[in-house]
Amino acid sequence: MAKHWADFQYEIYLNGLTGAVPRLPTDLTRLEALTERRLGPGPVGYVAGSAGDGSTARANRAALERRRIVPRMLRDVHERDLSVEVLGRCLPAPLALAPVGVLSIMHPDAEPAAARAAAAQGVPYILSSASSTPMEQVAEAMGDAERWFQLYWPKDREVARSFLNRARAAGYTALFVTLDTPLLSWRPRDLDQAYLPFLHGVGTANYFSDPAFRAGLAKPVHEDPDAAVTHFVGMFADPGKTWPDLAFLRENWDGPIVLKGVLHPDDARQAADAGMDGVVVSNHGGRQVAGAVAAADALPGVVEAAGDRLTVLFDSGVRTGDDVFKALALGARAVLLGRPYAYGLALDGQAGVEHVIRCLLAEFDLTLALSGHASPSALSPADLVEDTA
Ligand SMILES: Cc1cc2nc3c(=O)[nH]c(=O)nc-3n(C[C@H](O)[C@H](O)[C@H](O)COP(=O)(O)O)c2cc1C
Ligand SMILES: CCCCCCCCCCC(=O)C(=O)O
Repeated sequence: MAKHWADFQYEIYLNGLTGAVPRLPTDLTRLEALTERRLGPGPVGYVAGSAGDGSTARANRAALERRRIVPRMLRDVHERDLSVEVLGRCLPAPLALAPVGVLSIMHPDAEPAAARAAAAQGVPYILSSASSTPMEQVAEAMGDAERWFQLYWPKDREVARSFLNRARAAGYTALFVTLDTPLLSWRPRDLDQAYLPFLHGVGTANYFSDPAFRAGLAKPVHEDPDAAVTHFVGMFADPGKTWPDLAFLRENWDGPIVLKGVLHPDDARQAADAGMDGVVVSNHGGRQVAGAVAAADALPGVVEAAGDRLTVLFDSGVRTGDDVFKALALGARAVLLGRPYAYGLALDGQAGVEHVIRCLLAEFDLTLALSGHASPSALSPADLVEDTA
């Protein structure tokens, strides 16, 4: 019998018999404000902030909220199975943790704690290139759990090759290549505070520990950390890349490759033509292009273009179980969770991230059941209507 994520609801009520209540809110939209109260505006500004006036981040939420679920009745939802197949692996639920860099600004245990939480819940964790902890150390924290690595494709080919070799050697199986950040966007919340973690050396662990990166430095990192940061800023990404460059990745990575940040159906077709395995429909949580299409509005077109050639995943704005339902009904195979788990980490370390995962999946499981479905594969666009009011 498959795990019923909804059991977490009963567990909370049972604990209540001894007077215990959850350490963190079960409404995940409340975590940002609590984190800001705990950590102050600098780090939270970086995590919560987005591009321009925030219009894309708001549009992400609006596009999910505008779609409404049409529940069906009397359909035997007693036994449910949330498992899905993604990139050849069976996942216990349609969820992975999105790559979120610089997690040490949220909590000293940073990425290893998030990775342990994901592993404990059986959910894949996608480690960011911009991690505050080297990828090998995070891999150890993951134990036997599925390891996925996100690549910011460095300008320097040797550093790129070295990252891929290190990721493979550390047991990462799938590669998520983020296309939407060849440059850092205009982020007023960070600009107004003149705060960028990377300039303090945070989020550079994979680079500073990399032999090919170090080979480009005149002095060791510890002797001239400012020069190392400047080198990182100059090479973390490459705005000159074009579609034919993907051949380099295909030649140097033999596992699945997923392109993150695809919003246009033609880009999905090009991804499939280039031999990619999947795409993440994402606008980076509204952090890159202000005024961009909401991720949920882009999803149906990409799903149609992908057909059965690509696995389509989704992120940007997922906060609730019904958001997961809606993304799946629009055709995503699974969703990536972003900011909420970073706040869970800030507030309660590994336990906070586990709390966030369990709340989201319990709410999704209940939403699925209460809407008359027993598995994610049963969902389709017909389960939604658009609120045009
Ligand atoms: C603080 C922060 C750091 C991020 N770092 C990365 C990163 O290193 N690589 C990446 O591909 N995406 C990164 N993202 C984007 C997430 O992977 C994801 O696309 C986004 O958080 C989804 O939006 P949401 O948090 O509003 O749901 C980051 C997002 C945040 C909030
Ligand atoms: C002038 C800036 C150079 C260094 C930028 C590194 C950007 C990494 C972006 C991390 C991320 O995805 C996000 O914050 O969002």
